Amino acid sequence: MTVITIERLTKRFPTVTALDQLTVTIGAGVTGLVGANGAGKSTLIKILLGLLPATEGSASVLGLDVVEEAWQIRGRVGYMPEHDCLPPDVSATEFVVHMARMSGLPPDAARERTADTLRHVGLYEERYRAIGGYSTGMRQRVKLAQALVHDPQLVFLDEPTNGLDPAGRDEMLGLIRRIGAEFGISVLVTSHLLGELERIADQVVIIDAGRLLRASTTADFTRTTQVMSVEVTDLPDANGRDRLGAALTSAGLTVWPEGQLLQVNIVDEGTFDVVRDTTADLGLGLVRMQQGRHRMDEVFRDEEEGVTRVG
Ligand SMILES: Nc1ncnc2c1ncn2[C@@H]1O[C@H](COP(=O)(O)OP(=O)(O)OP(=O)(O)O)[C@@H](O)[C@H]1O
Repeated sequence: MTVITIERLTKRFPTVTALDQLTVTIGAGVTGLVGANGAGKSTLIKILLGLLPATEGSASVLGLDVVEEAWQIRGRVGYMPEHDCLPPDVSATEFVVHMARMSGLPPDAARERTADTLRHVGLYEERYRAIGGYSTGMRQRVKLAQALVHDPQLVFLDEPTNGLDPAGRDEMLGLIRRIGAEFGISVLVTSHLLGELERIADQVVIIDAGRLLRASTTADFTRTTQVMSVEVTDLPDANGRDRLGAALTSAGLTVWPEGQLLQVNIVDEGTFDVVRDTTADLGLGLVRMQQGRHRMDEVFRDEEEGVTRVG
């Protein structure tokens, strides 16, 4: 099921083109929108919410046009903005009830949904304390709660892990994963940290300077980047790793050294046989062959640098 369709979307500010002919389709589930700072992620979300007009192109969210039907979109979509936007002197309950009422929920339903949502994000105990005394992690959860309180079909989460320590980041990522899995709410989550989205996203869309770099399922993304670490004995000579590297390169494989190990790009099942046979032919001892994956952030870095190790 398609939840977002974006066609040749362009946004020009006076001195910068934030989005440049972006065309991509986003399905249900959790989608990671990845890009460096300034890549255009927040601009895209604001256009999808109807908060900012595009210069050119079109987009629809849940089948609704972002210009003509922005009002209906807002009723069905939740938004967690990147920057802090919380009033310090009210409690989480007061703020989230207010946001629920703004979304059109009647008073009783707003209170009920607020209690449920704050429990879900782990803020139930502290719900009557003033937000001004909250930690960054708690404030991020309040922002998440107000995005969920009206039971949307889709939420936009703009850099939800910003400012969190590793433990807080893990907890936030777990919450996001559960929003998608347990409540069936589709999620578009942005981050400049590629590695963290690998863990929670069903799909990834990578943009750079407002242009699409790559869009695929997370599984496809990593499947194409299988590598194998090979370790050989130093005997009979200390150059075993390099001799093996040269022989495998001659055999048509892509290899590169990493510490004592040789990394080999896996083309297909036969790659394992080639490595084993070549090692034996050279009279080297095979200590281990271990299949692994590039982490998503390594792949991205390679693509950015124009290094092609794959295929
Ligand atoms: N209102 C605006 N006026 C002028 N330029 C803007 C405006 N909003 C964004 N930009 C510029 O557009 C580009 C994309 O910004 P955007 O905020 O969408 O990036 P981002 O990927 O969300 O990065 P970040 O995570 O740092 O916010 C940047 O160069 C930014 O400076």
